[in-house]
Amino acid sequence: MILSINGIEFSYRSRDVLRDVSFDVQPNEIMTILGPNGVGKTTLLKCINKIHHPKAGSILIEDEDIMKMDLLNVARRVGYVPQHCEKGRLTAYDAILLGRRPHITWNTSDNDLKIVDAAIKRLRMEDLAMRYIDEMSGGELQKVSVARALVQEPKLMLLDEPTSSLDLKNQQEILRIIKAVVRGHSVSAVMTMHDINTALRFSDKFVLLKDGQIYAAGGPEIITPESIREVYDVDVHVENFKNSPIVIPV
Ligand SMILES: Nc1ncnc2c1ncn2[C@@H]1O[C@H](COP(=O)(O)OP(=O)(O)OP(=O)(O)O)[C@@H](O)[C@H]1O
Repeated sequence: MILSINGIEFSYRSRDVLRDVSFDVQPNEIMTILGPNGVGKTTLLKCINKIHHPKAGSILIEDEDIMKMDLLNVARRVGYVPQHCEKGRLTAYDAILLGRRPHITWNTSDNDLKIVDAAIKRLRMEDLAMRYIDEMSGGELQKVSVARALVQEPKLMLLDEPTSSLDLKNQQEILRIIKAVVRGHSVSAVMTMHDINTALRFSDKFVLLKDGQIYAAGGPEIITPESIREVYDVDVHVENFKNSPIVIPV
């Protein structure tokens, strides 16, 4: 098991956000957390990345309790693509190279540079590599952030709305690359997303959050008109398109 979450509870001061959240993620699996604004999706990713500390429950990565891991050990296993990427006076190349930091013992090696070059080529961002990230558009920055997580070579990638600033072509490209990495390298991914149809296309499993609790978890069969109405308070049809369900608002 790559990730096992058991009964986690999290509050911001006295405000309860997550209650009794449990689920597992297997190797080579993409799981998408769905739910309305403010339900706790980002908070959940931050708990898995040890940015936040749940007040109850446990989070195991490769069967090890993250509470007992130091941050370097977490960073070697977990790559995080935040919803809002931080900016600074760094070139995209240097920002991506930071993803190698958890693995660098002394100096940056030729191998580190090779891994960064390969990611830049794979994401077709050669033209962005020497530009400063504080002069980039939201979508360009999002690609840098995904590249940084890829070069980290983690076991688990956490991606908070990784395509929210990307145009249609870049959305498809990034998600295809994430899927190829997950399938080819015994990596797993946990994403959050608002576009349910894109999530259906690129994910194996889903967690539907409602009021900070799991409303349903499982394969695409949990995405039904009833579950969407309950969780999002909107009416939809669910139809089949090329053997995959698609959600159509009514
Ligand atoms: N640092 C914080 N301090 C206090 N409350 C917070 C903090 N961060 C988030 N919250 C609150 O916790 C709840 C969950 O926030 P979170 O960002 O996890 O939601 P989300 O599901 O990711 O939302 P969205 O889809 O809008 O990104 C929200 O009500 C939010 O206002």
